[in-house]
Order: sequence, then structure tokens, then C-alpha cells
Amino acid sequence: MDSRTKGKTVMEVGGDGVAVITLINPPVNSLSFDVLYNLKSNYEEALSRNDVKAIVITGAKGRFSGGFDISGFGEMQKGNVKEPKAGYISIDIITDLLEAARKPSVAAIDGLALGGGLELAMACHARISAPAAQLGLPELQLGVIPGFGGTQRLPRLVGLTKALEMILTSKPVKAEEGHSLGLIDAVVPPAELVTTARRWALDIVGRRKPWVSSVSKTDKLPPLGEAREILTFAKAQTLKRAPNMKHPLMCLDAIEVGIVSGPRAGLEKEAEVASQVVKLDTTKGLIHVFFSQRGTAKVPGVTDRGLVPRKIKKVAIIGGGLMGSGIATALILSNYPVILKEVNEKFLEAGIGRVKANLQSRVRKGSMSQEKFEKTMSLLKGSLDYESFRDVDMVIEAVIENISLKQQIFADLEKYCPQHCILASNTSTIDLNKIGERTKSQDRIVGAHFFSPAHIMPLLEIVRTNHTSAQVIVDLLDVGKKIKKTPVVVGNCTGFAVNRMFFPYTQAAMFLVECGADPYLIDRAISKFGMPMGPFRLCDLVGFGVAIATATQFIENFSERTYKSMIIPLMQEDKRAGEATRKGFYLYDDKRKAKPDPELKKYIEKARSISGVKLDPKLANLSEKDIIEMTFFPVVNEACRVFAEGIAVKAADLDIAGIMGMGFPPYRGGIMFWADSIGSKYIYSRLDEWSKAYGDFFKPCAFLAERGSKGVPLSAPVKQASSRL
Ligand SMILES: C[C@H](O)CC(=O)SCCNC(=O)CCNC(=O)[C@H](O)C(C)(C)COP(=O)(O)OP(=O)(O)OC[C@H]1O[C@@H](n2cnc3c(N)ncnc32)[C@H](O)[C@@H]1OP(=O)(O)O
Repeated sequence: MDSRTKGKTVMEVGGDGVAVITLINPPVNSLSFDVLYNLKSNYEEALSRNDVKAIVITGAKGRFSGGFDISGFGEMQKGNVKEPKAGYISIDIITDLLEAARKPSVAAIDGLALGGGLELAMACHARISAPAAQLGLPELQLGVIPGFGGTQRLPRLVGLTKALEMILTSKPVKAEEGHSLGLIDAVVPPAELVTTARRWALDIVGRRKPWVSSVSKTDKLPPLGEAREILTFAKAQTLKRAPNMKHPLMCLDAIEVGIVSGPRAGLEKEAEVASQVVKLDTTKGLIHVFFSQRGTAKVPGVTDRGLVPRKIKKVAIIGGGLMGSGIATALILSNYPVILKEVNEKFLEAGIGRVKANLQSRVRKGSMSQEKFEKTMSLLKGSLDYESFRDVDMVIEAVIENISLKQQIFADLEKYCPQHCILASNTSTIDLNKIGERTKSQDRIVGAHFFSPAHIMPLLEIVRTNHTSAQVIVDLLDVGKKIKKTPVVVGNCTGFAVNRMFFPYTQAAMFLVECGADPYLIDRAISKFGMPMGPFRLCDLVGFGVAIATATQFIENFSERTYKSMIIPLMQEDKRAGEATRKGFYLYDDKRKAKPDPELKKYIEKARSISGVKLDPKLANLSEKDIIEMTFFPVVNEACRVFAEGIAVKAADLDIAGIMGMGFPPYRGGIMFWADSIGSKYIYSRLDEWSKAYGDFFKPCAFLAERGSKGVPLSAPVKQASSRL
């Protein structure tokens, strides 16, 4: 391929008079401008040649197309590429050249047809698909809208309600479902795909098959009144689900215009909206997240050394508590045989029971068959000793946070496990060097920090010490991928990336409350910002036992910058320990519904008298903007330290860690991306002002001070003199 171009198409004309145009842009045949302009010229040639009767469009190497080249959006946002005029691709090329051509076209779909890929296929006059193909319009999850006619053609092919479901959830359908919906005309084995498509195209020429222009279809559309009702309902739901994002509603507007005023007006509205949404901040954030999430598995000095992941055939887990059973569930769900070790029969039974319950909940919800449940459970074996550890390839220790217990376990593991076995700990705070102190196996000791519930939460922090070998990291990255987690490789420190960055978040909220702010208003402001819940509701959910244990680690290790509030310990003394006891910052009913508790005041006042903090009318009446800044700028400050210390290799890894581990809103791009969107200068000046007024908890770190004083982006690469990776 010409190194200056990004992708191409090739056209071959067969003796049967069918021109086969193949999209080529590895790995997913994304539709870059080069591919699209090439497609246009191939098409013009095919239409002008007398030996071409019909056209088949397909993708190289078993993938039709993963859609418009997403990096193109980034280039447009930066102004690096000249955008074609609105509608040039969707109206001039896809509608007027391709769909309105006097020669029919058929899409031959293998692997995937997503976003622009499916939109291109929908403009063809028929679609033939291989059974495993995924068909969908996932644009909204990237912050954009289907912009190659998808807002118009999908409702006309599958009906308005189904189209809205597919577009609003971004979820693809498989070929068979596509067939029953009317999106696909025939499903055939991959080997027969192109031949069938060629024959189908010739059948259209010979009028043996219908020549359908999707954009003009109306038979699947509901009557206007009903369509309006469906759209009004969809808008109300969307507003409720995604109040901070504009593009889903703008997408619904484009669909509505098409239904009310006809497809041409709809295509024009879609083109207008498509070029507007690219410039939204939320879109910039979501596109950053797309690439950053894929970037976490690229670790300089580790994944660029040509190391091949070793096969992990069997895994052992020590400890069948909440974490251990969750990790076991995640592993057996991805077909890893697992041994679960406990100290006695009773604990073992309870651990296996937890795994069973995790899977049974899937059976109840209908997402797992009874047969699959039994097959999956058969991968789990219990054990009370280390004898069965002699042939395991990886052990994950998930016992309570007790250093000497963990040291003993690792010393035992060294004795029983084979030499190549990876020795991982799920510790969330303890130094891995200490855990392995009594072994000579430091190179195969690694942190595998899952988030609770481990079979559901998508993040896996892979914690590397100075001794952990690159091979072990590569192996764990592979396991992470197989169990469908997003791995982030971080260095060894108290709290690693997620817990360390976010400890000041809860502490800032406690400080504000002691100064007189209303905890319920803080929670509300933070939920409105986009977090799944506020810090007080989160403390209740996690439970005060865990909250105190974690806070203690930070108070011990970073005493100069921690705020030690007594609110939680005081409540715990009164046997209020969060949601599990139905009383914490909130009161909980049988259905786990939370309501404010007037008694909370009592604990806050008592904590205030212990800390000696004074009521401060200014802090008691903060605006929502100030609440967000005073709780999240300390997080940015700690994230800067984590980055400067080399705990994370890239700022983008911290963005992903915060999104996946804490639920930071993805459309804000992650903590560092969000900080840069506000500006390092402003963040520095506010923290500096608060540190003078309220103490060292807010004091900007040297990294932030340096970058903030010059206005340098916080995510700009660091010269890694002190890298821990
Ligand atoms: C105008 C139009 O309406 C607008 C659009 O079409 S927007 C695009 C819509 N399409 C999408 O959202 C699909 C996005 N892609 C995906 O969901 C997944 O990549 C996939 C299901 C296609 C493949 O998944 P998987 O096999 O796990 O591979 P994955 O690691 O995600 O991707 C492989 C590589 O392709 C890249 N890639 C995937 N889709 C891409 C796209 N549409 N554009 C550019 N690059 C893309 C990834 O960045 C990754 O690159 P890397 O190897 O350098 O990290």
C-alpha cells in the first residue's frame, strides 16, 4: 500500500459482468477518506464500462468494514484534514452515485459491518451475509451519529422501533437476526458469500430479484402519528439516561425529519448534525476513550519486544471470599479451569456457593442456559491444600489484606507451584515487594488487581514491580483480554492507580461536610456531573469497614496530604456501617432505596468538634461547579503525582483506569483529559488558593505547579527518569 495513503479499494471485473470492489484498510477495513474516494472512482469506472452489468462490494480478509475511520474524527477536530462539504459522502457518493446508479449493487458481508460499513451496505440494493457477521450502528457510543445515511435507511429496513433500539444502544445484531429483521437478504457460508452476491446482483439485473432502494422504502415505517409518539418517548428516555450529552437527541432529530419530511430532507439534516457533533466536547472525550482503551495494552519496553503470551491452561485462586469467588467466576466464564483453595470445608463450600450464585443470576436473567451453567461450573474444583497446584500456570491470591499471611502464602506457592507459574496477588494496597519478600521468585510476582464485583467490573490493574518480568506482564495482558477486561499496567505504590488517584475525592467531600456543606447536595452535584453516584452513597455501598481500611493506608503513607475525618469511624461505633446495615450516610429500605437521614447531623457535628474544623459559610454554600472542582481537582493533583512518578506510562492510561474503575464519565474523556479541557493553569490556581486557605490537603504537587504555571497540558508525556515501570 502506498505509505502516504490510508487504505484503498480494488476492483476486479469478472467474465460474468460483475465488478467486485474490495475495501482494503487493515485491520478492520475502516472507511478512511482514501478508501471512500477510491470507492467513488471505482464506482464511476464500473458505471461507465460496457462490460460491467452489476457491482458487488466486499471487504478484504473476512471483514466487510468497521465503519468510518475514527482517527479521521480526531484529525477533523484538530483541523488537520479539510472536511468535505456536509453530505458529500452520504448524499453525493453513497446516495446519488451508488444507490441511484443504473447498475445494481450487492454487499457481501463477512465478519462485521459496523457504522459507516453497515451504512454503505444498506445503500446497496441487496445484502448477503455470512452467519457470524455483526451488523450495527454503534456511532452514538463514540459521540457521533450515523452519518452515511444510517438514520434514514435503518428505520426503513427494520422499522422505527428496532432501528431506535439498535442506534440508541449501539448494540449490533448477528446475521440471522438481521435476516429476520429485513436488514439482510440471505445468510450463506463465508465460502459462498461472493459467489452468491454476484449471482444475486445478476438476478437483479435480470429482474429475478427485486431492485430495492432502501432510502425510498416506506412499508416498514409506522403511520406519522405513531412515529411521532415513538420518537417523543425515545427522546424523553434519552434525556433521562444521558442528560449531559447532546448528540443522541440530535440523532433523533435527524431520524424525525426523515420520517416527517421525507428521506432527502432527512439525509440533509443528518449531514448537518453529523458535522456539528464532531465538534462537541463530549465527542472529543469519547473518541479519546476509544483509542486510549485500545492503547492500554501497548506498554513500551514490554509489548514491543516480540514476546508471545504463554498458554495459561489452569489457574488456582486462593481465597473464596467476595473477590476470590468473583475472579473465579470471571475465569471459568472464559473457559479457564480453576482450582479454588480455602482453609476449611465450610469456607470452601461458601466460596463455591458464591461462584454458583454469580452464574445462577445469569441463568435467572436468561443470559445463560442451564446446560452452559453446568458446563461452566464443571471447570471449578475446590481444594484445601496445595497438592493440586503442581500443574497450575497461574495463581491469584485473594485473601484478606494481611502482610504476614500473604508472605506465608507466597513462600508456600514457591514450594508447590511449577517454576514457570505466575504468582499474582489481588491486593489493593500492600507493597508487592513485601509480599514476595520470603521468596526468590520476584520476577514472576505481579499484581492482578480486580475491582468488585470482579466478574462484572471491566478493569484489571496489572501491577508491576521493578523485578516483574516482561513475559509475565505479556501473559497477564493476554489473560485479561481473554476474560474481557481492560488491562492497565501500573507501577507498584500504595493504592496503585485507581484507589490512589481517588482517595482525595472522598476525603475532600468529608472536609466540605465538616465545614458545613450538605452531603446530599454534594452527592447530587456529583451525580449530575456524571458519576454513577456521589462519594457518600459510594461509601455506603462499599461498606465502612473497607472504607476505613483503605483510608488508613493513605493516612499512613501520605499523611501530609490526607484529610482524616472521624465521620465514618463515629458512625461505625454506632453500628452504622453503610448499606449492608441499612444505615450509613443514608437510610435504606427493603428495596435498597436510599433516603437522607436527619440523624447524620449528629455525627458530622461530633466529627467537627474532634477535628477542630470551623463552620465556613462560604464552603457550606458552594455552587455545583465549586463542589465539582473542590472534590475533583484534588484527584487531578494526585493523578499528576501518579503520572510524574511513572506509576502510569501514559496519562491516557489514568483516564481509562478512572473511567473503568470509578465510573468517571467517559464522555469527559477521563480525569487527565478532563483536566486538560479545563486547563492546567486554572486548576493550579484554584488548588493554590485553597491550600493557602484550608491547608496542605489541597497543595498542588510540584508537577502540577510546574505545568500549571506555564499552562502546559497535564497529559503531555513525562521524561521518565523515575519511572516505576
Ligand atoms: C459516518 C459514520 O456513521 C461514522 C462511523 O462509522 S464511526 C465508526 C463506527 N464504528 C465503530 O464504532 C466500530 C469501532 N470498532 C470496534 O468496535 C472494534 O474495533 C471492532 C468490533 C471493529 C473490532 O474489535 P477487535 O477485533 O476487538 O479489535 P480492536 O482492538 O477493537 O481494533 C483493532 C484495531 O482497529 C482499530 N479500529 C477499529 N475500528 C476502527 C475504526 N472504525 N476506525 C479506525 N480504527 C479502527 C482499533 O483502533 C485497533 O487499532 P490498534 O490495533 O492500532 O489498537
